[in-house]
Amino acid sequence: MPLQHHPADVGADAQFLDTNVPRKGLYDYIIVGGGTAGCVLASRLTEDPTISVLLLERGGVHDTFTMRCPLLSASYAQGKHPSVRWNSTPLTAANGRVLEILTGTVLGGASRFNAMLYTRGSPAQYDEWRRQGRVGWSYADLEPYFIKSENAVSTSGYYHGSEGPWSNRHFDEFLFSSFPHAVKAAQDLGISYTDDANAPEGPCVSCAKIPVTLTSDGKRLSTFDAFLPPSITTQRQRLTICTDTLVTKIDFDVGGVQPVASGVFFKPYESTPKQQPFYARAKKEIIVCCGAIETPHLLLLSGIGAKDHLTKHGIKVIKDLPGVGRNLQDHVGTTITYKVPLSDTFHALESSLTRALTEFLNYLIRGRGLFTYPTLQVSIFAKSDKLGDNAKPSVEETNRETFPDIEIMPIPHECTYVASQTSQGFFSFICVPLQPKSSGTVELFSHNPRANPKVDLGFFTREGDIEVVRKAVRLAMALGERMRTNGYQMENHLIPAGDSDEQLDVFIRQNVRTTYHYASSCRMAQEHDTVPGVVDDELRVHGVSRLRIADASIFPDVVATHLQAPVVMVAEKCADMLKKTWSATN
Ligand SMILES: Cc1cc2nc3c(=O)[nH]c(=O)nc-3n(C[C@H](O)[C@H](O)[C@H](O)COP(=O)(O)OP(=O)(O)OC[C@H]3O[C@@H](n4cnc5c(N)ncnc54)[C@H](O)[C@@H]3O)c2cc1C
Repeated sequence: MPLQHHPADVGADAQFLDTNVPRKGLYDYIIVGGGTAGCVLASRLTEDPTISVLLLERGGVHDTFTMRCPLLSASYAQGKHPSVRWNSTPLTAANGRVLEILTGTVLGGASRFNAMLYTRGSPAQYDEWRRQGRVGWSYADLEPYFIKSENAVSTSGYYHGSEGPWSNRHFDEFLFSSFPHAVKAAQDLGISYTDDANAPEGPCVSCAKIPVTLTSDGKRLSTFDAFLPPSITTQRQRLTICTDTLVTKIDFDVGGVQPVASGVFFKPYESTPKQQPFYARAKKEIIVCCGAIETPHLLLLSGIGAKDHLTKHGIKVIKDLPGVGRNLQDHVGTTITYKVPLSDTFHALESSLTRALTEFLNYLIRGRGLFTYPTLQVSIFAKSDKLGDNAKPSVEETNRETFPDIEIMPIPHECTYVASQTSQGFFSFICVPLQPKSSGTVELFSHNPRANPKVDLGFFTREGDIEVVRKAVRLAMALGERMRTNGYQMENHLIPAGDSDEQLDVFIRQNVRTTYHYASSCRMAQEHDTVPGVVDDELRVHGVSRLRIADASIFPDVVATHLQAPVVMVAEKCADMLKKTWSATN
């Protein structure tokens, strides 16, 4: 199957729906959004050769050397990149600053350019979801789905998979000397080192080696590469993938007990507003996988959301569902930065042509070195309630018992929005509160599907978050101090002016950034929960039939780790739920 059908090949002309639909544009399932989750779902559903799936993705395929090379594909801040970027609304709690919103426009979504870190999160967090009433979402329920997708190359244990299509591995060695120094500093502060960040029995407070989704020859392994390789896309006759195609609206049959999602309208991504849409119909279900920003956007455009908001934008209300676009969460990051030897940072590539060429050759010949993007080889997880004034964490509990609310990422690069000076090397700690109480919103800017939604990240709008960040920054400063004492050459560059709460708060508000972990904007919870839900435990949208969501938007709360492995788990589980539902019906 080619990956770049034109919308006209896969759907009916929406102008002539009545005559065209029975002959053209009819599928068992329609998946909207071929990103991280969408590729997994399309792959799993078409394992059954009798099942037809249409996967619609607004971005292109971009199967190029640049997009396979981890460093080059991750350079989303530069040049032409398959992503859209726009500004959030001003953040009141961050001195009115606006932050960049960035989402992928490419088959494979954010997994085509993210940092490739593979972390599942702690069993305790999923068990907490179960305690909150989410049936089927305890860690015991979910572990099989993590295992199913995984091929863990560097780690083993009953909880790891070895036969899944999605490999993860450790880098062979530490590629910057700041990493072993960070490990030593953490150990000096009483934080134990673990080489398996995903071990359920591992320490919750830890300095953990982080695996990445990378092939043995140094290529990025996105969900597009892993789940939709040519062996699948060329063999599965009933899998239709249509790229460069924007879904503008979900269609509903109304008049029954509740609205039934029946089809979708779509256009070429680069078309004019006057272009007539095409239409495809789903015999079984439509699954939205557009990510935590665009999934609520598409639902709102389709008439599912808070009634007042829809009416204000002249959109016919299909289902009054106030949870849509509420509770957007992210891991806000505060960065402290040090000047370090240039050669021990990614900046060496920018400042020295010789080093850049050497590294590039190393990558071409051996698939090793800085072009494999070893940006975060270890990370430090902590619990704020266990951090005393001297920043000493207590370390007894395992991931099964509890989950961290702080991550400190050591990064051999400058990570603020301040332009980097290429003649200087920088090292950063990004300090992240992993269990934020604050949340923001995704709303319509206009009823035009091409207008980016209005995104309020809502950082620090609830009490408690900034206190956690303060503790994280203090811990990071203690780690930096210890690295220096242990002999790593570091000079303060951008760190708080002092240690008082006031000085830290000024610094934090001035320096917060997003870590692009958008989540929970269509959370899985009861419709009228205190924080209203959008999908039930089977990922079905409340109050409408035959419509599910499978992506980062459904997490009841943002998972206290990096999100791609949990997103893939959600897609795996969704595929199973669909298979069960429809095998029972048939
Ligand atoms: C820069 C960056 C670095 C990150 N680093 C890491 C990391 O190292 N490790 C980690 O675990 N997580 C990381 N994350 C987070 C993680 O990658 C994402 O949370 C996850 O991939 C999101 O998956 P998703 O399926 O929900 O959405 P996406 O992967 O964003 O997929 C959504 C897809 O839907 C498509 N789409 C949207 N609207 C429409 C429409 N109307 N019609 C058709 N198609 C549409 C988009 O083009 C996109 O391809 C990072 C994220 C970013 C942005």
